[in-house]
Amino acid sequence: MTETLATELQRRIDLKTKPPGSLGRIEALACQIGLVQGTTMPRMDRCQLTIFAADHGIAAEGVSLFPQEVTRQMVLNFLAGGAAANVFARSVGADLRVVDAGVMGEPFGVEGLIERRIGAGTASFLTGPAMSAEQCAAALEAGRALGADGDWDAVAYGEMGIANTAAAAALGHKLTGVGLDVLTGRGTGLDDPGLAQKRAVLERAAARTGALAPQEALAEYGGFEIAMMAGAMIGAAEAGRVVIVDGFIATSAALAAVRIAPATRAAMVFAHRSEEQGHGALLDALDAAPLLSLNLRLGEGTGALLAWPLIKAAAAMLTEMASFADAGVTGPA
Ligand SMILES: Cc1cc2ncn([C@H]3O[C@H](COP(=O)(O)O)[C@@H](O)[C@H]3O)c2cc1C
Ligand SMILES: O=C(O)c1cccnc1
Repeated sequence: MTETLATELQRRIDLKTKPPGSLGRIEALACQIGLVQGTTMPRMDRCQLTIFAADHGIAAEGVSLFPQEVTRQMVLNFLAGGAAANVFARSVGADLRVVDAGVMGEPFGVEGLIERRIGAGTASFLTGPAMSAEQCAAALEAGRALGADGDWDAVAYGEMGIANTAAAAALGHKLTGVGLDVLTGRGTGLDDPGLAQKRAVLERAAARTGALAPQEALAEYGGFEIAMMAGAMIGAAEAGRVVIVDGFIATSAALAAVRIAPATRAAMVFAHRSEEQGHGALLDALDAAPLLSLNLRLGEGTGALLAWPLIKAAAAMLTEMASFADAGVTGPA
């Protein structure tokens, strides 16, 4: 009888010089990585973070603490290497690229930025769809191509888009049915009246539509960066890469990706539990248990980058750690 790969992976892990199960969730992670790459000797050397940036029409409703121009300014900060995501990427040895998925205003026309603009920001989803079905399909397709491109072992997706916690909450609500009381959070740091206002806006926006298919929900309430992230996750999973999922907004994209292409779920490793209040509900909808809980609430892929060393270590355990037989260590009695 042929062993399945999952059984073979577990057997190899159990033969390593340690009490069975003693590396806990690192063992489960190692199994998952082996399954994603279809081998008992996975390679986990190279990680890339792609940051997708776009603007949101819903920002006009005062749902963020920060003004919309910060999206554009932060794109330039990423390109200059000065943002948290740049610092963490350098610190953990990950590559980083930045995609303009649809920032307000004119194209940047600057060196080093990947231009995949679907439009100059979405429309406000308070009064109509954030984007057309065609724009949504184009964003998914551009993302899918970026996810499939290159030869990274693991990929992470970050985002920058003022007001995108509002979009992620609305999208998450339509995809899961979880209430906006649960899913609406403070984002960049709204105070209590700001949070109440954001929730009221989202309740009105959600009442505009009934039940929606996943891709319809993405077009109605998503953002260009969220749709492109979802597409990238699908493309990367198809290419046999580990997909490291960051915080609240990335998880809303992950949920859309899994609803559109269910096989994507198997490639996903959930990096951390964000401080954003709705994150737990989106993680539950994906039956996801994140690796870290560090009270992060930034996005950009920062949490995903911090999880990369754990993922790399899990693969190294599988490929480099001695077995009892290799090392001449006596096994369990
Ligand atoms: C300087 C700055 C850097 C950021 N980096 C990520 N975000 C995060 O905050 C935004 C979402 O929060 P909200 O929905 O409240 O606008 C996104 O751009 C997200 O990536 C930032 C926000 C700011 C202000
Ligand atoms: O969890 C996140 O991704 C997040 C939370 C707050 C603001 N921006 C991003």
